[in-house]
Amino acid sequence: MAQAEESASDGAGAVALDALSPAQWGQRAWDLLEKVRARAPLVQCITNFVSMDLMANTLLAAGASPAMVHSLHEIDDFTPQADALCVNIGTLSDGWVPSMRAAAAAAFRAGRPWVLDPVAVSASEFRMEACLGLMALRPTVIRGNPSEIIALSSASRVQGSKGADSSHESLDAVESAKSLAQRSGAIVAVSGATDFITNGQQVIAAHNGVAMMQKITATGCTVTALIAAFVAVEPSAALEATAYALSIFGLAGELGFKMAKGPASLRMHMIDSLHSLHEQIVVSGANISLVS
Ligand SMILES: Nc1ncnc2c1ncn2[C@@H]1O[C@H](COP(=O)(O)OP(=O)(O)OP(=O)(O)O)[C@@H](O)[C@H]1O
Ligand SMILES: Cc1ncsc1CCO
Ligand SMILES: [Mg+2]
Repeated sequence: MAQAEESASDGAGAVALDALSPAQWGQRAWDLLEKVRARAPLVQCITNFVSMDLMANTLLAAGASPAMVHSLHEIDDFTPQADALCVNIGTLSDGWVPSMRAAAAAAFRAGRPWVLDPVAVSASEFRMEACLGLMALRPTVIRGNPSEIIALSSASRVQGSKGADSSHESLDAVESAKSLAQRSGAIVAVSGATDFITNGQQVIAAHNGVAMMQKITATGCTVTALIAAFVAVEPSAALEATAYALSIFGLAGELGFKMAKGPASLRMHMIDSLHSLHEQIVVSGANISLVS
């Protein structure tokens, strides 16, 4: 076991992140992927119809165990058995909101991490209200694109607001992410060319990925579920675990891109690359740094 991993298991805050070399970041990312493969965490996903296939196959390729379970009738029995929960509002409809709320509350009661993906949160009052209600149930991590994080951050500052504009600077999103993290108590991750992950004080950057990943629908939804799997096996270090999930997913995208002819084959090669990641390629390929 790497020295860095020993420190990580002491819990969040036990490690001086500013002292880590690029290779140590990579080593810690690999150690956590190995843990996911060894423990195969069961991840319950209440997610949009578009994302289900890619999400389930990506979780499997990472070594986790996906379950797309969303009926309200199954929450009491199923959610306490899951190692983590992923809630995604992408194709939200009336009937699903009670399931999402019940599952989030059950996960929280059971002491399991749960992760929120606020897809297109500013598109309607319905989505925004659902998201703000879910945020009150204490998500462990919130992951969105810059527009979503800025909208959620500004709406949670003044409840009832419709959110923000559609085009944003990444620095604006980082400040919104920090303020959202401080107010919600969640780790907040903003995805993009560089992914930023914050607990409201520290900010980690994960630089892996290729732009073509945006041409595959639900890559963002999918990396949110991968975050749930990573946090499930390292719940006391959710900030780092979130960064490693984003970096590993981006690295799989980079490797897949070398074999791809376009978005459809990138989707396939990305899953294959994630499945066959090994220590040397993760240690040298994960590109993570501490911003502040
Ligand atoms: N310009 C880019 N360069 C490299 N990687 C990127 C870029 N944009 C996004 N990514 C990566 O693509 C994945 C999806 O991020 P994105 O911000 O597109 O999510 P999203 O908008 O929520 O997607 P969706 O709603 O379709 O699921 C992330 O892993 C992110 O790191
Ligand atoms: C295309 C689409 N529509 C609702 S959810 C979704 C997947 C990307 O978020
Ligand atoms: Mg999204």
